Amino acid sequence: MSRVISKAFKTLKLEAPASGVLHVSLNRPENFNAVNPQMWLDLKACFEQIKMDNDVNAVVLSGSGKNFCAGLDLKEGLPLTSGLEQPTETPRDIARKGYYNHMMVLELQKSISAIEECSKPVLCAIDNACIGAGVDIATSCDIRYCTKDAFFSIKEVDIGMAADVGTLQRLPKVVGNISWARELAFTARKALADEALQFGLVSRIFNDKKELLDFTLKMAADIANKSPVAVTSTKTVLNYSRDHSVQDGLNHVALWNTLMHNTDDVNNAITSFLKKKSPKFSKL
Ligand SMILES: CC/C=C\C=C\CC(=O)SCCNC(=O)CCNC(=O)[C@H](O)C(C)(C)COP(=O)(O)OP(=O)(O)OC[C@H]1O[C@@H](n2cnc3c(N)ncnc32)[C@H](O)[C@@H]1OP(=O)(O)O
Repeated sequence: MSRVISKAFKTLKLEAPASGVLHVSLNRPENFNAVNPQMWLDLKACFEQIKMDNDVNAVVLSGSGKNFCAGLDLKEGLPLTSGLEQPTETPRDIARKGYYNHMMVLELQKSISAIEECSKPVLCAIDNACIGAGVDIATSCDIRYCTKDAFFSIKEVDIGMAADVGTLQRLPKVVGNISWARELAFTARKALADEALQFGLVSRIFNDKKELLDFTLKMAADIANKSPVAVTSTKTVLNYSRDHSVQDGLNHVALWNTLMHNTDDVNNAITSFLKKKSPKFSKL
């Protein structure tokens, strides 16, 4: 399938539907793609590998089956496996227990942040339920589309906790409407597709999952045909600028492009334009 992503993931399905495009599906449809301990690990490993994989220029992220994601797997719970478990010697005081809980949350945050930091655009295709950790995942993506039956719920307050792996940090910046973001976070109420579009959580709505995936894959293929230097630079610059002042962002892009202007892709694109041909770019 690709140079870097060679191993199969237990909870993710990977397909390469077009050149430069990787389609990643959350793949626990029988559990509504609830995020279990294995999926936390798989998401981090998968998106860290995509970052280093020059066969992949754009990613589509969707859910297998009839839902995008029902949030944290409430049956399997939090990842107490694979190195994230606490030492078992007794007695453990509150500080010692707290230390490992803190480390675990930081590790889970990395699973979601790996999507944002993957440097290739990630287009999220959401159908039906997008709950809790599903919203964490969706808001870490670059672009969000959904079906008309989609709904979004920041469900964490209903299970007695503040969302802690990205939604509260990213959603207000994604939608720009702080009041709406806070309303959803405090109430856990469902926002339906039309409302998500109205407030900018998604940028398009489709009638059904086939239309949703067809369009999202087409957009990903269009992006994958562009200069990978230009596209990955654009994501890097957008992410940096979101979290810094305009002047800091301008300084960052000036420095970044001091290096990235030295790509063959600029000459290639201009020469192709003058010859009235479509440019073909080499891998990153
Ligand atoms: C450090 C912490 C890091 C991250 C924390 C994240 C927190 C969260 O994600 S909070 C959100 C947790 N998720 C939920 O609260 C969603 C709960 N589920 C539902 O609300 C509904 O099931 C539904 C997804 C809206 C679907 O409703 P419906 O179509 O009516 O189906 P059900 O009969 O309710 O469910 C069918 C079947 O699926 C099981 N299931 C649903 N969601 C989960 C889940 N999140 N985890 C585990 N299992 C889930 C449900 O129990 C049913 O199973 P049965 O065995 O058939 O009873």
